[in-house]
Amino acid sequence: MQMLKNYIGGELVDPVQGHYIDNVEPATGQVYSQIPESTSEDLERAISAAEAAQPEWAALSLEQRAAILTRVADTIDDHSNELAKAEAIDNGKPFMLAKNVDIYRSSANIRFFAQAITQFSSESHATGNDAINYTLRDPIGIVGCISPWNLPLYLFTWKIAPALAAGNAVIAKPSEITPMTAYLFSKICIEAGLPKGVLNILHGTGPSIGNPLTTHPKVKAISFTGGTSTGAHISRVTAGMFKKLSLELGGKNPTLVFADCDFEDTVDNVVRAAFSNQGQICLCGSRIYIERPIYDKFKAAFIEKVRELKIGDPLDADTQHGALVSKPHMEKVLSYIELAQEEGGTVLTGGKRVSLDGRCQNGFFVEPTVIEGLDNSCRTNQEEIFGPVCTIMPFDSDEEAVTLANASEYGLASSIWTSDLKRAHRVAKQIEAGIVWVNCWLLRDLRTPFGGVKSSGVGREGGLEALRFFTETKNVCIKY
Ligand SMILES: NC(=O)C1=CN([C@@H]2O[C@H](COP(=O)(O)OP(=O)(O)OC[C@H]3O[C@@H](n4cnc5c(N)ncnc54)[C@H](O)[C@@H]3O)[C@@H](O)[C@H]2O)C=CC1
Ligand SMILES: O=C(O)/C=C/C=C(\O)C(=O)O
Repeated sequence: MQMLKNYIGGELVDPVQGHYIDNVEPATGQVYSQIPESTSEDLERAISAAEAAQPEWAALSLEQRAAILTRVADTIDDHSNELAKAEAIDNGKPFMLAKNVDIYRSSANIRFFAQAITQFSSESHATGNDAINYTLRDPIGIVGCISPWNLPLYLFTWKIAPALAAGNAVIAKPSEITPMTAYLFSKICIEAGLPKGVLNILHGTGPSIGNPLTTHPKVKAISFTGGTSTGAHISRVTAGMFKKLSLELGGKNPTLVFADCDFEDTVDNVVRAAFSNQGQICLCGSRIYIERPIYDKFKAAFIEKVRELKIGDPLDADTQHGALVSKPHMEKVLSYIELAQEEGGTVLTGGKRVSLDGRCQNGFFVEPTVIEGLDNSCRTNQEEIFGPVCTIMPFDSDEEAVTLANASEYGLASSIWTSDLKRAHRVAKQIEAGIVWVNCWLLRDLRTPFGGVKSSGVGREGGLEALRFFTETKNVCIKY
């Protein structure tokens, strides 16, 4: 059985207490590796390594730091097949999705911030004839990055890349449910020559290592992506410690389909928005509102496309819909499908666990599921399911569409499908969300601000927002 290791001070090491937890392959339900259950003792070692490494890392020129990070990105590319296969096994996502989206984006994240730091500039303010102010943006020191299981290496690198580029030392904790590519990434950092101690990776659960990491007094900023309740917990336990927090949390994202949309293109993309990665992306459009004149036509075309999604072994090249990440998560998703029916919903397609032949017969597969007939305020429409389940509902006016979309505690992303440009602008402005896509979904430009409002989080990632988050600002005022 493969035993994963922590990455501390540039070395792959066992956890101090020697405890490990099982790592399961979702497509088979079998334990296939074990990961360290790290504790505060491992954290103290990582803190010492980070403290020793950070000043020298911060003192490198921007070009030197950028060159090292670019080498790390290139090394990811050199190992892209191995990483994609590892991600498919560890997470249950289709290999092709892992390769073309997750791993591609992981090296892009690092390459992007390697370049961005060389373009990062600060401001100056002339204060009349009295003074000149200029702003310094220095590294914070040691920062913590905590990432979830749905886009494992993609979101892990999305956090550590700006943190490292800005000159910090990082202690990172990947999800214990999908630790494998972070482990492989530690080997990549060694191969690429990342200076020792600049990045430290500790494996384990929220209670064993997440909590100690977030509350450690020497960790001055935390960038977290995950569930809203975990984000709330982190806010509570760090209250009064004056840490910087960036929290990217859950979503229950509305998709607004207007009668004048480009029909075929919209159907294809609304399917993609609902079911990519088995619906396990915080940006997935799980509440689909369709303007009444095209409701029946759209419903029929949508269901037909959903039924065409090929469910299969994540390692098969033609699989479009893989396994859910874990048994508890699958059970949660299935319980929501039951709840939806109790709430009066009709399952139009899907709704069941799937048992595949061969090695995947015990895997955690759930059919892509479409439900109609529910009230907007019911739990199915209000709570984050984070799986291959969406609801469809009709609307009669722009105003009603906006009201339905905004009637949610979440406010992460949304998409609008229309050929009326004025309506697109008007509705985009009224939607309560950090991200609005018009006639597209998950079209990403890494320079744009990324994050949510309401219970979807605080702070923004991406581009300059991320570099600002991972730096401390100082204003210097010089009197003439
Ligand atoms: N990006 C998103 O919006 C995500 C949302 N979720 C939602 O959250 C639900 C629960 O999924 P989980 O895997 O349990 O997410 P989670 O929020 O527990 O996990 C995310 C990360 O936080 C860590 N963590 C957990 N407890 C912590 C603590 N007390 N202190 C510090 N770190 C801690 C985890 O180990 C993991 O690395 C999902 O069903 C889904 O609804 C889950 C993953 C990603
Ligand atoms: O940065 C992106 O492109 C996507 C981010 C997705 C998440 O944060 C998520 O699903 O949790």
